[in-house]
Amino acid sequence: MAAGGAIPMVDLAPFLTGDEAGIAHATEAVREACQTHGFFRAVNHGVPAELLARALELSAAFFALPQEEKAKVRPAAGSKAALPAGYGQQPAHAADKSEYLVMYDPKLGSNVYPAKPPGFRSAVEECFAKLTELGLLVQEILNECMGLPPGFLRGYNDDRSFDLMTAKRYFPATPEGNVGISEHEDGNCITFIFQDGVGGLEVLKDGHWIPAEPVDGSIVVNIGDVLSNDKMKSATHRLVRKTVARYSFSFFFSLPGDKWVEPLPEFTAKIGEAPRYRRFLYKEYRELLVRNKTHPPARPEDIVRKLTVLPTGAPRARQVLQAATPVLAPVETPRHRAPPGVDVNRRRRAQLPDKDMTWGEAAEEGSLPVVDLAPFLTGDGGGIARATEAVLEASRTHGFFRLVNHGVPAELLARALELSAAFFDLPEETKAKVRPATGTKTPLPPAHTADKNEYLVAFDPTLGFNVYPTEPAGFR
Ligand SMILES: O=C(O)CCC(=O)C(=O)O
Ligand SMILES: [Fe+2]
Repeated sequence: MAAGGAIPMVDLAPFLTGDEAGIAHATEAVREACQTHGFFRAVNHGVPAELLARALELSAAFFALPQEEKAKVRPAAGSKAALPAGYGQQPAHAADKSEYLVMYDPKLGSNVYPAKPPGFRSAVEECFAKLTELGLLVQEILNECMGLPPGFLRGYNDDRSFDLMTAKRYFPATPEGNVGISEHEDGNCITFIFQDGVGGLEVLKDGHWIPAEPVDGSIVVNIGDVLSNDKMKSATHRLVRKTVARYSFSFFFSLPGDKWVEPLPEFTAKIGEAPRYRRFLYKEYRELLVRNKTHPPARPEDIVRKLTVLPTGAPRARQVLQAATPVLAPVETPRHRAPPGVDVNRRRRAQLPDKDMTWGEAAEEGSLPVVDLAPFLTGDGGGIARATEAVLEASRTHGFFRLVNHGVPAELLARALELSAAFFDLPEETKAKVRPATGTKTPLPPAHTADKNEYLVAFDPTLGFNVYPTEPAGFR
């Protein structure tokens, strides 16, 4: 292992030769590296050094092609993936400055490949296959390091369709900046990085940035951990651009997208420790991390990095504060009546305290503030100021308010409610005909959800993908 703070080096040869003593020694080295750095550098990892060098050379040749040529490797039209397979560049306002080619498991058939340079496609496909094997091996090692039952992680992480590989070119640093990738933690299971000789990858340890200096033929391994409840370290790292372009590949050995991920009982309940992360649906978490990069928020402090960390003191303090805040009386508003002859809520009218009351009047008697938007429709300046103040007050005190004179005809609201009731009263078979377009990924809510309702969903009709009931007439 390397001395001082440097990234530890682990020789994986014993796993390939089956040397038992060597395996125990290397496993110990991985355990130590994961606890201290969250990173290590693997040598004798089974991915031929010649392949790594060839893939890097060919990626440099690809990125050197004219922009029009690279743009041909565009992601499939209509791809909804947060990070679609194909060529991409960071948006101009992103802190990160790189261009990249994304690929998934070739077996999924979703990749788009550059036609040039020749041999690039087969090199990246070979890399993907070899790095998948390495991912499976390192996962076994981590299983042992974490003291989990043999084969546990293999069974837990049994879906390889979320694995992805990126080839990247980081642009040379400029006087304006040298950020290649801003500091972050990887949200996947294990990341493998191989790089050219330029350097710039840095790992945060005890408040210091440690360079992961390039070593020919080696692969940098980084664990992205949630499962061990921080027993293993998911280290913060970044890429600092140098004066020349840098080429690297990252292979993200992932977790199953459809799995709810959380710290394992071995690191929480079974040892009496509270989970530090809340459960999350893995694909949603990953989409969020990807969007940080592809659609970065204008303010860096708005980047959500650890969605999953359970709240500590702050949110609890806020809840206490909210509970202690007296609920203020509803804002003073004039009385409102629905337009003559219109009964907005005939079906629920029986619930009104006084049958001659309007819902606006009833609201005033209850606790929800009522805001009259009429001044915005008539352009009455004084009224606008008062209504604005009422919105502000209601937003502070309740977070809810009732709008009246809002410009949506009361008759329309009443009609829509009446017709929806008629729709939901139809026999089950008739309603089932309004089924979502085939191929839609959104499932109906399962019977075991707490919410008990049925619904009809509509999007903007101009998008053209709504499905409408044919009955009752006039509902559409
Ligand atoms: O290119 C590298 O060396 C680092 C890449 C990285 O950290 C990432 O893609 O998450
Ligand atoms: Fe990373």
